[in-house]
Amino acid sequence: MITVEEARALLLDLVRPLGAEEAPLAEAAGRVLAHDVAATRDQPPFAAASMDGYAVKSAEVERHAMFKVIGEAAAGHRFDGVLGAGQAVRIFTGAPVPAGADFVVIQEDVSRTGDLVTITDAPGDKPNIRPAGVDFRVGQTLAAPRILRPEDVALLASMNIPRVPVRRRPVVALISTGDELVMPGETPGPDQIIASNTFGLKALFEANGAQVRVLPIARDTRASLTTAFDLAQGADLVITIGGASVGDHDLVAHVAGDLGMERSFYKVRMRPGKPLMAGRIGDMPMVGLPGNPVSAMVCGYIFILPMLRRMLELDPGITLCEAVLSAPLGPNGPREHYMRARVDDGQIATFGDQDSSLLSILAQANALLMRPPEDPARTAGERVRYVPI
Ligand SMILES: Nc1nc2c(c(=O)[nH]1)N[C@H]1C(S)=C(S)[C@@H](COP(=O)(O)OP(=O)(O)OC[C@H]3O[C@@H](n4cnc5c(N)ncnc54)[C@H](O)[C@@H]3O)O[C@H]1N2
Ligand code: MOO
Repeated sequence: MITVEEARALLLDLVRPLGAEEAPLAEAAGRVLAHDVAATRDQPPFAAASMDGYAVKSAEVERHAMFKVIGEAAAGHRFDGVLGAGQAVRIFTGAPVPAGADFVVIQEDVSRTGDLVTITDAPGDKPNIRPAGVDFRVGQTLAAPRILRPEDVALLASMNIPRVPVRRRPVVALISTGDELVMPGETPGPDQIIASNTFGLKALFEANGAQVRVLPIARDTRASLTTAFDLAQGADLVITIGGASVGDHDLVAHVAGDLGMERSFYKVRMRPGKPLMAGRIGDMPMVGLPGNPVSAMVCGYIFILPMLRRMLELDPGITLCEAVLSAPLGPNGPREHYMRARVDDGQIATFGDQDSSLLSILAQANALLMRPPEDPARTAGERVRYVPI
């Protein structure tokens, strides 16, 4: 059986970068910026008032100084004249500062009678003006690659980039297999359960940049699985869930074989997730995930997310963090073990029951504590490594 590291390398070999396309700005959040984007304008494009008040000459600013108000500048409506000595322009936040002015006295520091304003309070040294281009200048870039956050989208909007170059999202076709499964909302028969993996994996992959096509559940017959594979045509990656083990009804390997799958590997020295299989059917990379719900999700984090990142041209590496064990751990066996755990304030504790069917435990976990094969017993206080989830 191969190691987790070897399996990940083989899986990464199955996929390649998908290239770029344009997305409307309003749909760019969460996408991967494909190349650097340059601002098409200065922001602000003019020196702008940062407070409501009166625009004046700084050389004339002192307590008790008096000015004649000769006009108004509001956001979107500049004052067209030029400010002379002893003059002020009523100004509002965001308005262009009139020519001749270089200071805004805030309105709290003046009293006004008719056309005359008098500075009544010490106005301080701050001119209350944002210089032109203080935020960014024409040509300033937002650097790729990056996953666009809401903050980046706001910046792109301000740079006047209505269409954003982004990496194409990997299309993942998900096939759940098994006679025992029905979709959430349906009425299960007495021997049936609800397909949960499909939805957990869909959420995980979509949160990491993929577009997921959930295909109809394949029943435990060759014909049904073959139909499901047919429906997956055109996807960048097809993933089956379940039917990967050695039981009489575990048909994925047989059907994939009939369809000409070129196998990359089967079985990984890990826990959970041992009966993982991968290969290529024609041009389409295929991964067969084990059916146990926790196994499928753990394989999603450890193997599928790196594949998605490779397709999105992001670093496919797994980030391992460190925390201090809050309770001792017994020795590990021969398989790399990803234990459901909770990290709080730098302390990590594993859950008592690590059975790979327990979604209620997985939902409480925020970490997968990684135990190397044959890791010796560990005492409380030792540092261990984990994958945040
Ligand atoms: N004799 C052996 N038996 C098993 C071995 C083994 O090495 N020798 N491996 C065990 C391990 S480890 C795993 S993991 C499972 C994986 O089996 P399959 O991939 O064939 O999965 P299934 O048998 O189809 O299902 C396992 C379990 O998970 C439930 N399941 C499946 N799909 C879904 C889904 N979409 N949503 C929710 N639950 C699902 C299914 O009902 C079963 O309870 O094999 C062990 N056996
Ligand atoms: O891989 Mo099985 O996933 O150990 O439960």
